[in-house]
Amino acid sequence: MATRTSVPDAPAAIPPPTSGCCCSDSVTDLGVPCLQANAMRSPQERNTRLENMTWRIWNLARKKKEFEKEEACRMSKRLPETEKTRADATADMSEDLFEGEKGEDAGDPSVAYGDSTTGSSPKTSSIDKLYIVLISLHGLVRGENMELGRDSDTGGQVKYVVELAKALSSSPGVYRVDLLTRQILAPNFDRSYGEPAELLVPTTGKNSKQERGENSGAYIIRIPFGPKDKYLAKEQLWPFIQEFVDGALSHIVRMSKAIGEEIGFRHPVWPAVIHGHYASAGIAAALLSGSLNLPMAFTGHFLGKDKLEGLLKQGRQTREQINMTYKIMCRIEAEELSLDASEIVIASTRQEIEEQWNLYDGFEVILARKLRARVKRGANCYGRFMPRMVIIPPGVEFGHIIHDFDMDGEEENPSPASEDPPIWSQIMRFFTNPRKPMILAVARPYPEKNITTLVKAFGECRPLRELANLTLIMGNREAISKMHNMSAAVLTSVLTLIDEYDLYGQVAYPKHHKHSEVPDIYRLAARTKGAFVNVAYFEQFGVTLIEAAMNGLPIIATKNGAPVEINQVLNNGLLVDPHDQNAIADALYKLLSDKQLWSRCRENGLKNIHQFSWPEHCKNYLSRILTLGLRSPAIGDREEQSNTRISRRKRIVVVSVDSGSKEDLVRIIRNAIEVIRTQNMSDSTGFVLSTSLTISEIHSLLVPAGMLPTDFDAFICNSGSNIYYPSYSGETPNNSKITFALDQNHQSHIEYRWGGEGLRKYLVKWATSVVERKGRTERQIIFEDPEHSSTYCLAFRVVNPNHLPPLKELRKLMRIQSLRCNALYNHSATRLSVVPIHASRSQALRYLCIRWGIEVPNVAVLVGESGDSDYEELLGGLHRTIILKGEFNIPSNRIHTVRRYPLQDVVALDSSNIINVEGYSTDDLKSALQQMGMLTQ
Ligand SMILES: O=c1ccn([C@@H]2O[C@H](COP(=O)(O)OP(=O)(O)O[C@H]3O[C@H](CO)[C@@H](O)[C@H](O)[C@H]3O)[C@@H](O)[C@H]2O)c(=O)[nH]1
Ligand SMILES: O=P(O)(O)OC[C@H]1O[C@](O)(CO)[C@@H](O)[C@@H]1O
Repeated sequence: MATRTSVPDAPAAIPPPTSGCCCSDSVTDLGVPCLQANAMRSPQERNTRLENMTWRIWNLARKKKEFEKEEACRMSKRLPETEKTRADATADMSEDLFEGEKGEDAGDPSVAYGDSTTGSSPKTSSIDKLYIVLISLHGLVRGENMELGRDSDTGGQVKYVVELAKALSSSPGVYRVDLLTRQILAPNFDRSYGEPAELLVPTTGKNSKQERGENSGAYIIRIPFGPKDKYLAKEQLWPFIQEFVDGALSHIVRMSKAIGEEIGFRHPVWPAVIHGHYASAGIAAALLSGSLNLPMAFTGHFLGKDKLEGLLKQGRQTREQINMTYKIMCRIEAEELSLDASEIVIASTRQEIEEQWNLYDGFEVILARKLRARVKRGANCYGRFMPRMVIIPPGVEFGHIIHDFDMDGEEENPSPASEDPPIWSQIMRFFTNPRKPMILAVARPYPEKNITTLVKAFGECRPLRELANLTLIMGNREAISKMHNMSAAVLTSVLTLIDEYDLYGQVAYPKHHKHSEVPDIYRLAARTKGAFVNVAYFEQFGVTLIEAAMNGLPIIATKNGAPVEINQVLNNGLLVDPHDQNAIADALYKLLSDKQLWSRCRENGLKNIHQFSWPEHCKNYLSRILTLGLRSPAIGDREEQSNTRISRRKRIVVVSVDSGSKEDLVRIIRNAIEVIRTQNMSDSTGFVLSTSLTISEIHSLLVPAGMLPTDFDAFICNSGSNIYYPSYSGETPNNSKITFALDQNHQSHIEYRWGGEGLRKYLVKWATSVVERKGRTERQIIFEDPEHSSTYCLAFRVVNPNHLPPLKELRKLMRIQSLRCNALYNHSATRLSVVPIHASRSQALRYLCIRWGIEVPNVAVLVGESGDSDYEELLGGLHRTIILKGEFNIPSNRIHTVRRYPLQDVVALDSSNIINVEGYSTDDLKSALQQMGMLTQ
């Protein structure tokens, strides 16, 4: 478990003054403001106020206890099951425990869980020409003048990905880096965020192609998705990720071909890796890597499970409230999916792996070690797979590193006052005595950064106030009233506290600063012999800590999260419990008043900061990337394209209705075909049937109904695990002469991480454990169904769907076992299909579009009101969706549900790409297709 300190229990009565702090008159506890302020009031007023406060505290404590009880109850129900499954999974691999634990990785600080290439020099050379795709969806991302701290989404990750893209593109062997993000065209946002492409200038300032040599450089590519004229916070992005994926696909295909023209002897140069940053980009990268059959990497930046646990421990919100605010369940599911699909996960610290990733169903430290050991000696893993976890901390750009200070912080060649950076006077104007040491905090105005506790620590500690000034850099603002709710709340609390403690003249909180001025701010603090402070409740990494060290500023940092490891390397400050304001005040006082300690910390920071370097990061990173398997997408060549009907189509209608009877399905297909025929569009419009049926079931559905399979260009069957193309020999189509060709390329696209026989055996064993109980008798209800199975689809027959476990439990079980697959219920939950992780109907559709060069917006998908459990995935994206409503729809069953959150959290049901139509007559379908722009008349 991650180290976290819970909120202290509330006192039974008014809290007594504490003695732990260096300031004698301080009072400290949860939400208890300063007694000094109270001293001004009348005794009666003071009593009422204190009484109110006591009630508030009592009430908070009571609420917290209730949440804790609920949580404990939930956990006690859940844990034994989960732990048992975990233990089973690990025990299955038990023979390797010794080897795995003694593996060569143990004790190696820079690598985790079985990667033996650490330290070896990268295999990149001038011959390699890598194209790398990074994705960071949220935040305002740009290369120049980053607006860090502008809102709660514009922070360390933005800087991280931009600097990484620049550093990678300057590394030997890399040809081009594209950082894909969202295009933002909303009013009040700078137009630069709407530019489709931006060249990132390397830190060294080298810009021209000549200076970059053979390298094409790093670019930010902005893909439009979601509402055109609206900026979306990261919590609101989930419903639009599929749109991003469709947009990104066409960029990547185009760019790979263009690079191929430049350096690849006309063969496309596909990305060596698709790397998602943060949970939302994890889903995007997983879908892109699946549709393109390319390796995926993932960096979490801030993991949802840890955040959820931290928020629950704070006891201010219930699980449901947290989910409403942070959409945390989507985030956790996206992180689980990223574990399923990634070949490599980059962590910033060992703590991230052992205490954070270890909380996920899909990752477990010991099992990971054992599997890795088995892989190394070529032993059977029984269908189990783990992503490789690698620790590579981020770097700092050394462009600004200080040279002009000695180790005591004195400037060797002080510049005349007129040359001081303008931001210095912007800060200094707040202070009555600007000569005092400056305590500096630089953080997004976000509750988790815990800025209010810092202000309380400062405000309530008289000696500290006398000794130092406090500077708070909390983003940029025009007016608090115009800020995002969460940021506005933080700012308001901070200003209220400043007023309450009467800190005027002692605290600076400038409205504006440029990103390029941040190093100057650290320098100013160092010049005053001040300290940097970051007391976030939890810090995933803490870019600010390395920035401070680079500028010769000692630190006080939270003991929760990565700062522990950062301080082990830098040894440039003290760690504190972020909930303990006395401890914060004490540490600050100590660091600022002990001259020797301060100089030692500064010196250590400057001496060791080179261990956080982007070039080193890239070297290490690229050496991992080069170990990834060679995979590439299937794109129909010219000859294939001219021989295949589907590639000549301008538009495609996909019938994907699962919610009706077979008769309804046949009628829907017949009516749709008729609409296209009567419009004389049969040549330009193709049909695809997309279903959980097998190809022989499709045959027996169509032929007896007098229909020809050749009316379709392709069949996506077995829930996306098989694609067939029908064709006929002879002059005219005739059912006896029709053959079905299996798309073998698609098979190679989906085989990634398929558990095969090991998976089958596990499922068969599991199926025997799912029983229906009648009195004392137990009856098995799930049976293997070889007739409906295929190489990449394991089918099971369900005799009583009412006793099926919810799908999400089965998925969880598979993840705990490291069996990476996609399990779904279909045929009204009378069948269970288990297919590869990258196989699904929506992904098969993407595959068809890429392979045959079909524009996704020219595809219309007909679905019912409910469907198989992969049905919801068909609703998002750039294709058109027509939902057929009406009585023919069989209501969906709760066990279908994979989600732990409402549908509207992940699907934009009001999108203009989705329409609803009552019924499925030819007129209904005609008007729907017309509305969707699929008919020419
Ligand atoms: O007003 C501000 C506030 C922040 N910053 C900059 O923004 C970055 C903030 O980074 P960090 O301290 O790492 O915090 P987060 O924004 O919270 O970044 C998240 O992502 C980072 C990269 O993975 C991790 O280091 C963090 O732990 C994680 O919380 C730093 O470069 C700051 O200099 C500003 O320029 N101005
Ligand atoms: O604040 P949250 O929701 O935990 O998420 C943290 C993420 O948001 C940011 O802080 C802002 O970009 C990212 O740097 C980071 O990855």
